[in-house]
Amino acid sequence: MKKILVLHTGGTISMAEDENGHVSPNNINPMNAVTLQLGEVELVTEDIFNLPSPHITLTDMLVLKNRIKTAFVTEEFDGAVITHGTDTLEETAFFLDTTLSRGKPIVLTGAMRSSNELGTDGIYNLLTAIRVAADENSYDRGVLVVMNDEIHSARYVTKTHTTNVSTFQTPTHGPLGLLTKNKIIYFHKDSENQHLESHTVHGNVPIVKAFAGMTGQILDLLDLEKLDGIVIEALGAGNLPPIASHSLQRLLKNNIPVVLVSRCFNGIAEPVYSYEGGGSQLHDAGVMFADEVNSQKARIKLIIGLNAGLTLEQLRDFMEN
Ligand SMILES: NC(=O)C[C@H](N)C(=O)O
Repeated sequence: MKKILVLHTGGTISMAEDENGHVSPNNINPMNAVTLQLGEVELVTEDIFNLPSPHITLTDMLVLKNRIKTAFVTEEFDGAVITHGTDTLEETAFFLDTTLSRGKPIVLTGAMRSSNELGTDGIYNLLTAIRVAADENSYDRGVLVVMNDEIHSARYVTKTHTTNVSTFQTPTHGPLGLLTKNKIIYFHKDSENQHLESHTVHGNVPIVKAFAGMTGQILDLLDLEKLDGIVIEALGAGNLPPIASHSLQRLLKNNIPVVLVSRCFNGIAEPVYSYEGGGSQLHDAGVMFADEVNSQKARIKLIIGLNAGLTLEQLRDFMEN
């Protein structure tokens, strides 16, 4: 018998639609009224938050991390399922994947259609997430995201569609596995994400997206006194328009960590081009190329690294590997 902790945090999975088609949170979580056919699984359920996921902060993620740690270390749970709004689900999943070491399964899920909508996907996703969390093969795979019969790794998964139930996809790598009616099948195992314990989540780290004709205007407006780091969603393999790249110098000279990812949906950012503003020039100037994560995850990783007190050199190693 597996003992699984279910933590409800809110999101569409716990919301309902009114007669005008507007969707909002309920006072009582409809997920708690559902009877699931689970077989050999003991469930313990907690409504830890009831938040739309755009309201979730890094402090909330820290609360979740600490709750799971206690559940695994002192309460003998065998796995955890977190229901979460889909808008920021990948950020919470990545935070947990980076701050908790691998072992017992931690599975996040959500829904694209609220609890009383036609074709609601919440109950089904919850049931499949519990199946995955209770599965022997789900150990040591890092934090998982289960939606629409697919299993994705927290490290690479991203929300790709505003409304479709198959919104969670893993560009470049593909899903880790899938569920059929009776089976859970894993295709491959991801290499382990770097881990760092996090007790605080302070820091002002904005994300700036590059575009054709970008100047240094937005970068020049940043108040260095209030800035702990920055993530740039650069063009292609990791390049910037020349004027924007000049404005990065002010940040680099002041030892502000500048982390670069690509704005491309697929592929890996690398320092390749040596023209003005090209990736290899940026890298030589001190810009860190985040390894295989999107901008919202790179931001979380940088905040975790900063709060762990890493030096600039250690941060570079942490962000680039
Ligand atoms: N499908 C969802 O859960 C979206 C919702 N806005 C949320 O993230 O809370």
